[in-house]
Amino acid sequence: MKLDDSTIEKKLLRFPDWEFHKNAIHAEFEFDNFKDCFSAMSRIAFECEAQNHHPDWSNVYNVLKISLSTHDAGGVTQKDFNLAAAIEAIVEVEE
Ligand SMILES: C[C@H](O)[C@H](O)[C@H]1CNC2=NC(N)=NC(=O)C2=N1
Repeated sequence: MKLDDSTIEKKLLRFPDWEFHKNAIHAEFEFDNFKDCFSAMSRIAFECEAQNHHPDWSNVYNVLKISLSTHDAGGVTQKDFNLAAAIEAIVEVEE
C-alpha cells in the first residue's frame, strides 16, 4: 500500500542518507573506487532478489545513485523502506 507523504517524511528521519521526491526515495553513495562500489552493488543485488524488490539505480565509477519506489503501488511503500534498511547495512560496511 502506497504511503502518504507525511508518513514517508516521518520514516525518513531514520534514514538520513535518503530523500523523498518525485514519488520515490533517493540516495547517493560514494565509495573509494569502482571495485568497492560494484562489490556493494553485488551484495545489494542479492538482497533485492531475497526481498523480490528492485531498485532503479545507476553507477558512474565510484558513485552509486539509487531510487526506490514500488511500481505496482505507484509510489513509496514499506517494501522500499525494508530494502533501504538492507542497503544501509551493506553500504555502511563497504563505503
Ligand atoms: C512479479 C513481482 O512481484 C514484481 O514484478 C515485483 C518485482 N520487483 C519490484 N520492484 C519494485 N521496485 N517495484 C515493484 O513493483 C516490483 N514488483
